[in-house]
Formats: sequence, C-alpha cells, structure tokens
Amino acid sequence: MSDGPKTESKISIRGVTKTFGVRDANLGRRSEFTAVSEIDLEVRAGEFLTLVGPSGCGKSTLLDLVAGLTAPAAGEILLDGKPITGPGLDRGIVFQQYALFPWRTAQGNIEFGLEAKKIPKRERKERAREFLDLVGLTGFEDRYPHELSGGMRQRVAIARSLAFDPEVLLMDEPFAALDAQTRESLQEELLKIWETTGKTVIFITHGIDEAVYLGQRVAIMTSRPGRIKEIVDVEFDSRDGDLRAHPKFGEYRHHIWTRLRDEVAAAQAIEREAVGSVG
Ligand SMILES: Nc1ncnc2c1ncn2[C@@H]1O[C@H](COP(=O)(O)OP(=O)(O)OP(=O)(O)O)[C@@H](O)[C@H]1O
Repeated sequence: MSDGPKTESKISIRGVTKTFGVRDANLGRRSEFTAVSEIDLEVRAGEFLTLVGPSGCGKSTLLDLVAGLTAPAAGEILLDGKPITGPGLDRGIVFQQYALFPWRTAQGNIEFGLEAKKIPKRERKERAREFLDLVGLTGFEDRYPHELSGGMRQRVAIARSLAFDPEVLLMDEPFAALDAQTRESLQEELLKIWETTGKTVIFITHGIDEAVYLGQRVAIMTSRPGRIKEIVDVEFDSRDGDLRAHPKFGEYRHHIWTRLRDEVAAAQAIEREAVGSVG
C-alpha cells in the first residue's frame, strides 16, 4: 500500500485460550488439552503479519479461531470491533493443501465464492478472469486442478480467496509444499497483490526467511501452549533490489532464529516427556 498501513486494529485477539477434549490413554478417560493460552494480539488494518513458532505450538489453531471455524474456550476475537461468531465472507482462507474442487475448472473454482455472494453470472465470469490474470494464469481458465502444477493450483486457491474480496486473508503455510523457485515467485506476487489491494494478511510459516521477506511484523509464538513471545517490527529503508541480500535481512533472520531456537528446544522437551510418560 503506497500510503503505508493504517494504525487501527482490524483484528483484536484478547486473552484467547483454546482447549481440546482428548482421550488420555494412561488415565483411560477424557482430559483437557490446552493448545493456545491467553493470546493477546492486535492486527492492524492493512498490515501483513507473519506468524512463526515451533511445530504444534498452536498457529493453525489460532488461525482457525480467527476464521471462525472454532470458538475459544476463553477470551474474545474482534473483527472491526465486533466479536467473531463463525466463518464469513469478510475473511478468505488459504491452506497449505490447495482445497480446490476437483470437478471444477480453474475458472469454476474461482467463481464458487462469487456464487455464494450472489454475483450475477456474467460478472462472475469477468471477475474470475480478472483474478486469474492477477495471479498469472490467463490461458488456464478451463484446466481442471489435476491438469495444473502444484504452484498453479496454489495460485488458483489464492485467486479464489481474493476474488470475493475479503478484507482479511488468512494463510496457513500456503507455499510450504512448493519448490523454492515457485515459492519465491508466489511470495513476490502476493506482496504485489497486498500492495495493490491493501488487505489485512495473517500468514503462518515455518520459514524464517519467508516471515521476514513478507511480514511488516513477525509474531513469534512460544512452544505449546502457544502464547505470543515477541513481535518483531521488520523495517527496511528500501525494498528495491534483492531484499534477502540486505544486511538488515540477516539481522532480523538471526534474531528470530535465536528466539525460536529456545522455543523449539522447549517443544522437543515436552514431546520427550510425553513419549516417556507413555512408555
Ligand atoms: N481438533 C483437535 N483435537 C485435539 N488436539 C488438537 C486438535 N487440533 C489441534 N490439536 C493439537 O493442538 C496443538 C496445536 O496444533 P496446531 O495445528 O494449531 O499447531 P501448529 O503450530 O499449527 O503446528 P504445525 O506447525 O506443526 O502445523 C497440537 O498439539 C495439536 O495436536
């Protein structure tokens, strides 16, 4: 966005805890398992926030809560000041797995969200083509998912989420399954799209480079039960040229790596303990 992100909160996550009921094999009864605990996070309107944390710390759980796919056990999540009570067309979700309908063409997949919004057929067609063009897939309208490469399928998934014009994009490791080159080109495209549309983005990744490259802020989570450990402001004087070669890129990368390393060690210790108690 040319005039920079606005400062008001788009999403307010306040004191959010999520528990799951699980069967405890040792005790032979159900018990409560805390996935994330007392999370506080404000996401500004129009910002690109990346979220990193050790495996199993609750990143996807947090995103599902913002998506309204599940409800918190405690705390609240507000979107534009109003509590989230379920999924809505104001939030688009992109998962690691493409989640496309195999029986629909690229065009048909993108039109799906527009049908839900009751947009007339002709306009649906036009808009789907416009978004296919935006993600560089003009000429592939009539292909079915199995006729597209992994990178192309993920482009269709992104175009589908963008086409119904949600204010918020929730992305759960959307590029994790792609090869390095495709990933980098999609990262670049996503940044361009974000700059032109001004959407609020929450993007989960395991890649520290990806988090620094895409995020205006990087939120680091602790090991499970996940909390926000630290938020790093990523600022470059200019994004021209090869950002990854910028000395500050290396500094951010190292800082986040160091902070994560302690949490990964803690997560591994928890896993060892769990395995030990079973064995
Ligand atoms: N429906 C569920 N029932 C029980 N436990 C669950 C459920 N969903 C997630 N969990 C547990 O909650 C914890 C957090 O899971 P989550 O998928 O949010 O972590 P994550 O940080 O996204 O992991 P990863 O980085 O490996 O994708 C994990 O220990 C997971 O096993």
